[in-house]
Amino acid sequence: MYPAFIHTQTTARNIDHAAIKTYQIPSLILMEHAALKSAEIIEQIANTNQSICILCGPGNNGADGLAIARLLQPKYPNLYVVVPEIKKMSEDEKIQFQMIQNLKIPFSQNLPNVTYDIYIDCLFGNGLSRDITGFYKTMIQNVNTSHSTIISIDMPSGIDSTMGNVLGCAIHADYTISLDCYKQGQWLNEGKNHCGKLYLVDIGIPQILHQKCMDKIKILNEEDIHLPNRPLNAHKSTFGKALMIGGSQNMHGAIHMASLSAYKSGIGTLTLMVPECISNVLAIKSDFYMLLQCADRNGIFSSKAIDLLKQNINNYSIISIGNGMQKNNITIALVEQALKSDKKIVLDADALWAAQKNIELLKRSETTILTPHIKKCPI
Ligand SMILES: NC(=O)C1=CN([C@@H]2O[C@H](COP(=O)(O)OP(=O)(O)OC[C@H]3O[C@@H](n4cnc5c(N)ncnc54)[C@H](O)[C@@H]3O)[C@@H](O)[C@H]2O)[C@@H](O)CC1
Ligand SMILES: [K+]
Repeated sequence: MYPAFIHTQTTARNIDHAAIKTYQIPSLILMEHAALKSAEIIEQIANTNQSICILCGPGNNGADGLAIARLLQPKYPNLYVVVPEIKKMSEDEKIQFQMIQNLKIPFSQNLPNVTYDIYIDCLFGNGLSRDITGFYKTMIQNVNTSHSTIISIDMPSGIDSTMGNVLGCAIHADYTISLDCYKQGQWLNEGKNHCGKLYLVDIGIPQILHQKCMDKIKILNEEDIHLPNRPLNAHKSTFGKALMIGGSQNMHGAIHMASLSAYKSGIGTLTLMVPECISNVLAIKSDFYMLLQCADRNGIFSSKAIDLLKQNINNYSIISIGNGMQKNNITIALVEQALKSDKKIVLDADALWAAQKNIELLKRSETTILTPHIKKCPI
């Protein structure tokens, strides 16, 4: 399977440049791969009797659009190209534009009055650098209100490819075909809402360029997950002992749901350390975990939790902490204790808040997994 990396705007651009400069793969070859792969996907989405309008901006995203038009033309008789800025084109786009003219593919600088069944959005890709205004803004607004199918190439135009913010206005795509790698902005903030169904295509950039990047994020696929074999003569202690610390009055759901993940992943034994005030409700909810109850105070762990953890911690091989705990001094003390231990640790929810009180403790030799969502741990 093609390895799926997520990069920021700068890293994705540097990778493109390195492919061209260091590996001497001509930009037009990468573009042809991009266009061929994109055309293949478009052909799965669009019937040949549907009308297609391809919107081409002033950079290489626009050049992709022109190459796609050239490849689709033989199959789609009702194909039209819009190139708003004929005098301001990247070098590659000029070459692609010449071919469009040679093939007599119809084009204009303005959006035609008729509505097309499909719009291919190649206005801006990874090179968007400021708010969209003027005629590009009007064009995007018209296409968004057309009720037609919109397919964006690389990025929905108007979405910042690093943070996913809308710059001025943005295409609301039904499909986005990401070239070479995913862009971080497809996954964050408004970006996620604007991409529609996301595809990733290989355009022939050497994989080593992704692997060498320091700031890469990789989406795991089945080949990356190495689950150990479960021998037939195994018993519950073969598969690790987990302790999950969390919960508070009216907040028993989070730790219960987290326990389902541990159970599904195949943990040998599972114990939930919770304040007494929620232990009855948890005991009724599940048969697959044991409970280590701790005296509570005002609905949260009392200070006795610190000694309780000290006495019990060595019975476990992995500890998760944080679900539904709330932000208080006991949470900070328990997180510190867990991080100072030699156990594998998963920090979630309020434990992430507690961990940043003493960030040095995160420098540990054992595995530490942080599971933030964007509001708990903004980038
Ligand atoms: N060799 C390469 O580098 C490849 C690039 N590819 C395509 O090229 C794209 C990146 O190309 P570019 O770097 O030329 O970037 P874009 O094509 O995304 O746009 C850059 C151009 O848009 C202008 N611009 C930026 N923001 C604007 C705004 N708000 N309003 C008006 N004009 C604005 C810039 O001045 C520049 O002229 C990728 O997204 C991808 O589609 C692919 O063809 C694959 C190969
Ligand atoms: K685009």
